Amino acid sequence: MRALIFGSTGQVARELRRAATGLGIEATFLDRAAADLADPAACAAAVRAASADVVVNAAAYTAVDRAEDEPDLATRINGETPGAIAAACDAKGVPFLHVSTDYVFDGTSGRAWREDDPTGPLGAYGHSKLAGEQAIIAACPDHVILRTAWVFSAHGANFVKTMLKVGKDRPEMRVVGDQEGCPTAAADIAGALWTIAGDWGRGRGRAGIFHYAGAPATSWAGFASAIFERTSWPARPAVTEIATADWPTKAVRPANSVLDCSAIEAAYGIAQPDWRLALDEVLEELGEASA
Ligand SMILES: NC(=O)C1=CN([C@@H]2O[C@H](COP(=O)(O)OP(=O)(O)OC[C@H]3O[C@@H](n4cnc5c(N)ncnc54)[C@H](OP(=O)(O)O)[C@@H]3O)[C@@H](O)[C@H]2O)C=CC1
Ligand SMILES: Cc1cn([C@H]2C[C@H](O)[C@@H](COP(=O)(O)OP(=O)(O)O[C@H]3O[C@@H](C)C(=O)[C@@H](O)[C@H]3O)O2)c(=O)[nH]c1=O
Ligand SMILES: [Mg+2]
Repeated sequence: MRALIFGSTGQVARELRRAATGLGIEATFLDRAAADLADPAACAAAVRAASADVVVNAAAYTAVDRAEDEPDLATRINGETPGAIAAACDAKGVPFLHVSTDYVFDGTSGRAWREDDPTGPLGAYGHSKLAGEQAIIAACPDHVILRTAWVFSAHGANFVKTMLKVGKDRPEMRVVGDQEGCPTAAADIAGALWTIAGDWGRGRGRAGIFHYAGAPATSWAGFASAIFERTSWPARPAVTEIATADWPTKAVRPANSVLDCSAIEAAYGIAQPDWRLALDEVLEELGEASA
């Protein structure tokens, strides 16, 4: 199978690359220099120029707070360009796999979010990602939109790496305990994407939005505690749960962004991964794991 991937340096793109070789996938990764997502026409042209059996978009504007200051750029990258890529895929008859976010929801549900629940993003990043979903659905029927959440890996910027960096010499970490969600390893997302791509290659693709995120659900404070308790540090910081109001941020984040992941299991046989197992591996890779 030949795959064209938008993204090269990001968390998910790196894990897609790491897994591709073992699966016998011939994958071409486009970094920012090869395809700038701020340029929809250039990205569509990259699809037209390629010979691929599947196109995957693993790049995005992911700076949640900064997006509040540059919503137009975020919307071009996350909203407009995915639609242009999808239209180019449709013209070639190639399926398009895209990654979206739990931040398309407003966080007010009393249960885990299902794919067809009403969206209601609270910030510019979530708005831009929702625009991307809508543009893809309009342009290319052969699409899969994988909504995931709270992504971590040994590379790039993520909550795990922030906690390790900031928590190293502190006796106490204050972390919000009233935002609930699903940490997800980039490696698990890559595995799910390659499984989905393989099914499309065998004519067994199922189009639609699918939720895919780690279990069990937790809060950012719970996630932080799990990170620190796995380190080999002689002195680990105590995690103090605080309220969202006590950690002011530019963008508002959903209080409940827990994703119901049963549809992807029914359609593709992809089970929800346990993020704690992946966290062990990431800490091992970072040289921070306890023996
Ligand atoms: N990170 C998270 O917690 C979550 C992410 N997602 C979604 O998952 C997907 C993958 O995210 P993740 O792997 O974490 O991404 P990262 O934040 O790790 O990396 C973002 C990637 O996008 C690239 N990028 C940003 N702007 C452009 C541009 N204008 N042109 C080309 N490339 C660009 C970056 O390239 P460069 O290195 O050049 O800046 C980088 O490779 C995204 O769709 C994201 O919205 C969903 C839920 C949670
Ligand atoms: C560093 C830190 C953050 N926090 C809070 C702030 C915020 O509410 C929460 C998480 O902060 P972060 O900025 O790391 O996470 P954030 O950038 O909001 O992460 C999001 O990124 C985008 C791309 C997504 O799609 C989402 O799924 C989600 O992963 O933790 C603390 O309470 N204490 C701390 O020391
Ligand atoms: Mg962030």
